[in-house]
Amino acid sequence: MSGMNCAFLKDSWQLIREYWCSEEKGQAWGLTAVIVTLNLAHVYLLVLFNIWYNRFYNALQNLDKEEFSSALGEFSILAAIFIIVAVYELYLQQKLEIKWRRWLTKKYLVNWLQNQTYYRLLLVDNNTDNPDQRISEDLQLFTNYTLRLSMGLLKAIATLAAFVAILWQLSGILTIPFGSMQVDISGYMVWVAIFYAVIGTWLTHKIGKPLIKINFDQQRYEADFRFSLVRLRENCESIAFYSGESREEKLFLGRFACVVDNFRKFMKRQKQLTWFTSGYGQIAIIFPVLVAAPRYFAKEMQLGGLLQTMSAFGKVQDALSFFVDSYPLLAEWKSVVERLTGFVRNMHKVGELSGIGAKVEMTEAQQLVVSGLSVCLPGGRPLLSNLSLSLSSGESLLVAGPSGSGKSTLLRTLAGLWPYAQGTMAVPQKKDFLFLPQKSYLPLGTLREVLLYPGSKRQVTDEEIGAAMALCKLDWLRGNLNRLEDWSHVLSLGEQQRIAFARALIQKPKWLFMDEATSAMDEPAERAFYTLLRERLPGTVIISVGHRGTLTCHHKKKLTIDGNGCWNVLNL
Ligand SMILES: Nc1ncnc2c1ncn2[C@@H]1O[C@H](COP(=O)(O)OP(=O)(O)OP(=O)(O)O)[C@@H](O)[C@H]1O
Repeated sequence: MSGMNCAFLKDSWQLIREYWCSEEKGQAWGLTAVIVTLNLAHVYLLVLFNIWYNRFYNALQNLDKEEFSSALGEFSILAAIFIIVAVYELYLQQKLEIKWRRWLTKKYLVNWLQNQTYYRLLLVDNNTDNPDQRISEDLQLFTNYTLRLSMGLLKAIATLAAFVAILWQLSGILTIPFGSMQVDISGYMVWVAIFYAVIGTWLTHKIGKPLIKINFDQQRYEADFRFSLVRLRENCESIAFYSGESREEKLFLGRFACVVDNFRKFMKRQKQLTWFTSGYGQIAIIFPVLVAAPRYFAKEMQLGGLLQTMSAFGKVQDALSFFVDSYPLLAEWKSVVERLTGFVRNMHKVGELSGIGAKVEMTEAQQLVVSGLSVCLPGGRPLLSNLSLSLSSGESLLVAGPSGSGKSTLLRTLAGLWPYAQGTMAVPQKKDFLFLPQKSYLPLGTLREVLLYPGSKRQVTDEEIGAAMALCKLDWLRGNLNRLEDWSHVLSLGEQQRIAFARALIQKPKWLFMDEATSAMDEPAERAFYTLLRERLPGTVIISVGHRGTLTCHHKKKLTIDGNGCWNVLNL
């Protein structure tokens, strides 16, 4: 397989070993040891079954009733043990899989969420598309494929070793006349089995290889099709207003056509492969008999030996086929490992990015002091140069400037989200901040959870929530605090902005950042809300971003930026 180089193997080993070196290593090693033992026991039982074949069919051939019943008794014991081993082999492997996946998922989730990595990942020019898919799907595939491949490999090696030895013993020495001489071949059936399996698997590989890419494409086309349908559901209202159904239908059908076209390729190739594998499977039934027949007819072997040979031949062939049968799985496993290592690498890269941001000091003082702050775009274009500013308790600042001048980016920088900045900032504790964007985030959950988002350490009573809702003219929703809903689809944009204001009144932040948070309200409502904020939260520092001239009278200072680095601060 191309690309299975040292660096890749090192990366995969790194991904695998973490769990076995973690705080759960006791359980991990314990389960692994039991699963390996069960796998080896499985192979050992196959060997015992193979020997049993000899005994049972010889008893049949010799019309030996006593031996026949004793062989039946042995079979019952072997079968019972085999069933127990097979059940626990699978059960414990799945148990290890889910424990490993749970550990990995938790670790990836923590890394993805900490230091706002999920947000910063968007800023890095990289190929981490769909981090959600990495965490939900790739980790599941990784744990599943790794266990299947490693246990399969172990079983294949053990089976091959055991049955090659049996087959060698059963083969005896075949003497072939060669002119006037005689050539003795030891273990000839082993050589024939290896030859047969290698030729068969090589041909399967030749015919089936294109299926790997076809399968891969199929998954991608299916995902693209599904994604376009999800986009419609998420944007159904806008599409309905635009009457964009025919454009959407064209897109859906276009994407679905790719699914169908690729599936046709899959069918065609699968058909060729089935021609071959069915023929190969049929020949495999009779081929070992033909190979063992010379010894049987020479009376060097009984019926039991013949059947034992057939079974051993099949096992050697199965074990050898494992390597090629696992080829598609190995190819998928490789791409899963590459996606996960890429994801981990980008998360590290984002961690390093935070080091190039402005120097941020967390202060106990209720003051925000910015000095010599320069903010630029990822490409280096400056948005703001050398800004110095200070704000203390009860003050308010309006940030104004043309669209695209960097107003929101300044808020991102003050919140420590934007890494492309230099200078120093002394900022109060993050827990005292509350951000109200234009379109507030309403999490899935009850209305109470939405209003208390992201969660308050202090106990908030329903009366307090109700009072804040009344002040924000949301009385009619008061009876819905326990209702579970996708509130972002139920409430209007103006109502969502009022929910955000109610959040501010309930959570009483010391620092309130508002990015066009009143854009969906009329001017009297905007005035009423700012007055309310000043009355209820007199000590809170308010920093607003907005275009409306009416906002000016609610602030004490105004920072105007032009988007090319220049700025000025006015006391109002
Ligand atoms: N992640 C990003 N990568 C690259 N450029 C970005 C990114 N986010 C924002 N920008 C660019 O930064 C500039 C400032 O954007 P910002 O959102 O801060 O403007 P704004 O002044 O708030 O605009 P508006 O008034 O329209 O909301 C814009 O040119 C925008 O395209």
